Amino acid sequence: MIPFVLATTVLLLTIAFLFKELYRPANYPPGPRWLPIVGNTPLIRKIVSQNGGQQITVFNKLAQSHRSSVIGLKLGRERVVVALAYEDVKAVLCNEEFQGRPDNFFIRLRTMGTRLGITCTDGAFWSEQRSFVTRHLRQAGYGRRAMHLQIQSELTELLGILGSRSEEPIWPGSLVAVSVINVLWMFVTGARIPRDDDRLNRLLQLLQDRSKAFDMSGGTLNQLPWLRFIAPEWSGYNLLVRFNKQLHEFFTPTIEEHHRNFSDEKASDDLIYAYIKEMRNRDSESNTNFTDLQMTMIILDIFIAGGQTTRSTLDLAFMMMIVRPDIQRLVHAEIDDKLAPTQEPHYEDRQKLPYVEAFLLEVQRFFSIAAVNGPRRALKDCTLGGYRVPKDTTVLMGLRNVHMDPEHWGDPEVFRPERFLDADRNIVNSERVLAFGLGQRRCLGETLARSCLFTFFVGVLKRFCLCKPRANDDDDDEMAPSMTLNPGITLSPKPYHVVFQPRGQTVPQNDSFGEAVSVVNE
Ligand code: HEM
Repeated sequence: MIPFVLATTVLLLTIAFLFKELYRPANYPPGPRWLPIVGNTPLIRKIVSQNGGQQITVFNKLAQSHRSSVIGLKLGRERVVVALAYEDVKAVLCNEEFQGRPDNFFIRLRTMGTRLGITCTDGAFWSEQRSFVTRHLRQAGYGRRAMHLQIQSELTELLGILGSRSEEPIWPGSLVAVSVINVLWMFVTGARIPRDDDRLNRLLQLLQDRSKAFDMSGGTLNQLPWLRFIAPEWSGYNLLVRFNKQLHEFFTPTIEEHHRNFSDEKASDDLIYAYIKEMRNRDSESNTNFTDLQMTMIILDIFIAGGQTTRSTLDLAFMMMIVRPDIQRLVHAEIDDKLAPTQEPHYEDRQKLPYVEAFLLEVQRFFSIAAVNGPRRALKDCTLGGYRVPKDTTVLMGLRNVHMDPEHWGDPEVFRPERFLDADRNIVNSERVLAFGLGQRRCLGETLARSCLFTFFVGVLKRFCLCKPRANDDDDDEMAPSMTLNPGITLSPKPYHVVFQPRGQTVPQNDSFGEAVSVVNE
């Protein structure tokens, strides 16, 4: 009798478990059937490995096979909905019910076991902390002269290095990465790190490895967190633990030093001093959100969200100069025409340089380094594109689909800055470039990032011609520019070589890619 009851109980529990695992909510968006426990993860991994590793390509394949621009998945045990059409992407970016962030294994591990910072939080906590950082950005002069001077001093250093290595093949990404990190470091700590400081190179390597090892839904580790016990290295778990530990070690001495040296007059010098002042003002509040740990997580957010993204966009802009020398000539012509020979570029000059502005927009549209945006969390039961999205579902957005929509752009696969210029050379048609997102969670570093992109790009182009290395300079074909980007949380260009030749010297006419190259972004 007892074995029979036991067997029946086990059977019923198994059926209940399977029912719960396989349950698909009514009117959930179309998508593949999922398996218990692992959901669609094995299927997605299989399609990713067959298609060059990009998550967005997989979503597009599923959208095609299920004939829907909103798809419903289960990754591990997490329900994930992906929006791919402009109207739905816009709804997720802007509507109140999609302003949450998931609370999952990856997000917790990213913020060292907490749920702190800005990028990974939501609700009143997120709103308070985001407002603080935005206010400090404004007070510290971001968007104005103070920010410009910082970027300018990084540009001067960069130009010096390029000038001293003018005949050498160089990968621009490796140099601008340091310039960008130093702009961020200056904003956060009020100081810069010398290029030869080992810590800086370690930080850059960590940021790059981390971005490559995961995707916007947290990768396999998030979907199957138990993998950390079986394959801690392969699953990326050890990488994240190392990343957290090293960043903590990196920031802690600087935060401690700021505590020791704090005075009220220093409060607007940098983000750490401003934060410490706020912590002291709220000392008497028993449950203040302004703590050292929260400050560390905000700093982490700024480096994770701002470092790779700004560097990769700039790297791609430089790469397009050798892929499309015809465009480089137009950029040079506009700079020479509108900026005085001795004038250093300033972000405010962008109105004078509409072709450069249009080119930078086209780089962002065409390459869509944040090809998949998010993740967001539905704060309540809601609908998207007519389908039901249950509360707490994770929602991802295909920004690349918006940027490559043939109905809107006509010829999206062609790299053509002129699409953003009208007959009077005014910037037009830029509302559908969502590189920085939209709505309340729009990128908070947008002005800083745009200013870096514009100042570094124009500053370098004003002084140099970018040329492909001659064949005997660079026998290595692997260092030719590639239109296929490396996969990751954000996409990044593969390393390539350029020679920075001071302007005024003969410019090689290396139009080997042809004028009308229509570049395919896989
Ligand atoms: C070209 C460079 C950049 C690109 C393409 C970019 C893109 C984005 C996008 C698309 C989002 C929106 C995420 C969402 O909708 O859920 C975002 C958010 C964010 N960005 Fe950027 N970003 C860039 C540079 C920066 C910089 C320089 C910083 C730091 C100062 C920064 C800090 C942040 C933060 C903290 C968030 C999270 C905002 C929130 O959750 O409320 N970003 N970024």
